[in-house]
Order: sequence, then structure tokens, then C-alpha cells
Amino acid sequence: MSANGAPPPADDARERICELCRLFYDKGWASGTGGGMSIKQGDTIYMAPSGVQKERIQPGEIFELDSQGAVVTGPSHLKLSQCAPLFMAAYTLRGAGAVLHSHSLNAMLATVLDESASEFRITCLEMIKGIKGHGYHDHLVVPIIENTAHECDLADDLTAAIKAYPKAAAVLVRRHGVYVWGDSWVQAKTQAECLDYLFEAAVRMKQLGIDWTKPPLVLGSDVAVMGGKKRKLENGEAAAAGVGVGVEQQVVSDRGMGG
Ligand SMILES: CSCCC(=O)C(=O)COP(=O)(O)O
Ligand SMILES: [Zn+2]
Repeated sequence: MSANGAPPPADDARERICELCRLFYDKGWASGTGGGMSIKQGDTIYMAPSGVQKERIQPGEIFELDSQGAVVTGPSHLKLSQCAPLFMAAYTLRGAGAVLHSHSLNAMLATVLDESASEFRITCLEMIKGIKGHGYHDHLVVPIIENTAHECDLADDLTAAIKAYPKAAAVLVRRHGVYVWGDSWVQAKTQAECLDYLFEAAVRMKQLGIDWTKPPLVLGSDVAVMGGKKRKLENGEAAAAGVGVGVEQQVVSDRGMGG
């Protein structure tokens, strides 16, 4: 919305998609024509074209779709993104205001930390708070679906994952990347940034031998190891961390973590 409450002109969405594609390219999320971006404004959906260098897209090359996903206008020399049915799933099932697809290396690596896992899990990191409906102590869960030869063939599995994980703001695609949505392009971008941080954190924590899926090490009912040092938990911290209420935690033994 503009300052006077009127809806912004459509050019805003077209220009915003171009701007975000450049930004995502700079982050390594859209290199080699990978990744994609879409914004919904009113009942109109805007999407980037397929198979082009995403960082060089011009506003006139953005496709316009109706709320059912039918193309209204678009450049005749370009094709609509292969991500279109996946973007539409987030608009239809989640009422999203924007959806993006990232080929971030962090997202891809997060899907191979355990190749048999059907979900990515992480807890007790500040950036979890950047994901709608989540707090520091929550277990953030992102479903992982298997990749297919063609992007558009992911749509059925992505739809099923969105339905099965009502709290999720994203779906990971094994050895490929991630789809992230939000109520607005600002929220989609923010959540994508927080998720990317969390994916990278998990990859690095694995390298350091730290379990990213469990709360910090707990030695007793009110003592934890944080940053390599023992620390007495403050009033309420132990309860919030789930001490004594059966929540799984990393336990220190003579052999160190996880023993
Ligand atoms: C080297 S990119 C392969 C296609 C892909 O995974 C992707 O995200 C881009 O799809 P689009 O149709 O939007 O170019
Ligand atoms: Zn892709």
C-alpha cells in the first residue's frame, strides 16, 4: 500500500521482482538461471520468466497471471517459469502474498545432511524467531521433498508437503533448493534470509560436531553448557528449555556430546 492507502501501481511488483532477482543472484540463490520469484498484488500474480539470467530480467519481461494461475499477459519471446505450479500451490493453499525459489547452496546442503530424512529440523537459535509462529525454543521443521527431472513435476509433492506441515513457511527440494513464501514480499524475503542462515548453521554445526536438532547441553536440572562454558539457567529458562518435562536434550558424558 502507498502512504495514502491506495494500492501501488502494478509496475511496483514488476520492478520489485527484478530488484529481488538481482539481490538473490548476488547472494548465490539464483545463479545459472536457477531460482525464481513471484509477487501477488490484489488478484494479480506476477512471475519471472523461465530459463533466463534472473539478475538481468527487465520489468517488461514479467508475466502477469490471474488468481487461478492463467497467463493474462507476458512477453511473446519468453516462457513462464517452470516454478509456476509450485508458486501457485503456495498462493492457493497458504494465501501467500509472495513466493520465491532459491538455489542457495546452504539450502541444497541442508537436504543432504541426512539423505533419508523427510524433514529438516533445528532448535534453539535466535534466527528461528524470524519464521512466523516460531520462538527460540521451538523446533523449526521444514519438509523435504525429492527432486524430479523437471521443476514443474515437483508440484504434487510440494502440495502434499504444504498440506502436511501447516506451520511451515517453506519446502526444501533434495539436492536442488528451497521454496519460501510469506504474506508479503517483505515477509517472504525475511523468512528466506532467516531460513538460509539456519540451513548454513546446521551445515556448520555438523562440521563442528554439534547437534543442531537438540537444545544446548544440559548437565543437571538447571545447568547447561553454552558456548563451551557451564552456565546456571536463570529462573524460567530451564522450564522454557524443557528441562524435567521430557524434552530430548543433548547430555554430557565422559565422551562429550551425545554420549
Ligand atoms: C539451472 S536452473 C534449472 C531450472 C530450475 O531449477 C529453476 O529453478 C529455474 O526455473 P525457471 O523455469 O524459472 O528458469
Ligand atoms: Zn530450481
